[in-house]
Amino acid sequence: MKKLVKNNVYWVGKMDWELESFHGADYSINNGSSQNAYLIQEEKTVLIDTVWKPHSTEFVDNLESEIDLKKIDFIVMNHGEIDHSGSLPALMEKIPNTPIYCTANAVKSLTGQYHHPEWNYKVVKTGDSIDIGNGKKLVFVEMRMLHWPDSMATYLTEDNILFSNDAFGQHYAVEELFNDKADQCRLWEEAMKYYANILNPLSPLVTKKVEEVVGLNLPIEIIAPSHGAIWRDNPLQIVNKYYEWSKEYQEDQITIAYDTMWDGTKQLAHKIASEISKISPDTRVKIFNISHADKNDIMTEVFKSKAIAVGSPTVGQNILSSVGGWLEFLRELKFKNKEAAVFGCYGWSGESTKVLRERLTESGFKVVEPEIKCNWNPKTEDLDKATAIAEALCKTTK
Ligand SMILES: Cc1cc2nc3c(=O)[nH]c(=O)nc-3n(C[C@H](O)[C@H](O)[C@H](O)COP(=O)(O)O)c2cc1C
Repeated sequence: MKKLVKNNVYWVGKMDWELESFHGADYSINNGSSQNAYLIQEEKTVLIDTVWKPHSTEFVDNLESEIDLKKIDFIVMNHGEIDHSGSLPALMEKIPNTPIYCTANAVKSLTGQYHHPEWNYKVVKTGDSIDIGNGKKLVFVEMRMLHWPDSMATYLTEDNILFSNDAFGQHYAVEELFNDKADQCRLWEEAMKYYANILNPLSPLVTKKVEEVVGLNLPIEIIAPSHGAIWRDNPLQIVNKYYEWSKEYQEDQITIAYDTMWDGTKQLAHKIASEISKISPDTRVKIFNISHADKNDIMTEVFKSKAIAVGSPTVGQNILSSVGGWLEFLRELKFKNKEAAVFGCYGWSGESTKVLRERLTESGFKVVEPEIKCNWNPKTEDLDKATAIAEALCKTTK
């Protein structure tokens, strides 16, 4: 069933309440999600994006119940990723010659995935536009590497809607569609989680792109992303947030992430937390066991933090593999301007703190000198070393 966005613009996507994870198991979904596709019915009929492949039959059937598919004059593919393009093969079987407007890189990504070089691609660049009648135009803005080389946004004049694709989205199901209808706490939590876990490595490009788009002085009344709520109430609030988040964002927070086999390293984690609270009562402290907490939630907390402390016992002259995997993800996210401390228990060789230090340094963290390298289970003198770590991390100014 199509839902009205504004005037002759409709949402024709998939509200995906059952989705549990995304990008394989790389991104946890706790509050549903949506793949937003849009139908514009002016003198020309335009479809912007489609939905994920498993929903392609439902998508095409729904669309067919609303319009004669042959009436679709153009398809705009803002991004080739399968959650937006996955229903294209099913649709193109029914309307094989329909022009597909997309970037040159999207021709590559779509052809690479679906092996249909014969599709009627129309390559566009920033500033190109198409007339859709009734005095309205679609204007294209390339969003290269936000977050794929093929990404672009499409702006609808007169209605002043920016179809921003993945930018400004959230994995969050909002049946009522709009940001003013959404549970505000969840909306902002999900928007930040999306930024921290997907867009953070691209922050320098986000800063530039936001400056470029704001510099165009386009009147923007609605931002319609490809996942989650559509921003119609003060749409620039999410643009301003992206700008703030893209500039080495941090709050007065310290996050402690660790894993343990026999709870020694856990005791160290909790002692560091209580020392931070003593030294700097206003600093927010959060503790996560890497094996038990949701990795994307921990990364959102790291994103908010000015400093982190990471702990692992020594195992096989290394760190626990759970911590190793988590550190790989941490490196991928390219956090900047954050400090870190390391800690962990050991029995005989004690490599874990050295390995943690190296891995965090490689990931761009400034690792402070004080650490806790604790032989077997912590004694009072080991726990006392938490004070020096807390002092070093609390010195970090926000
Ligand atoms: C499977 C296994 C492998 C271990 N390998 C090492 C090692 O290579 N070097 C070392 O110093 N300690 C090693 N240890 C000892 C642990 O580091 C030690 O028991 C430590 O106190 C555990 O800390 P935890 O209580 O935080 O789990 C190993 C322990 C286990 C169970």
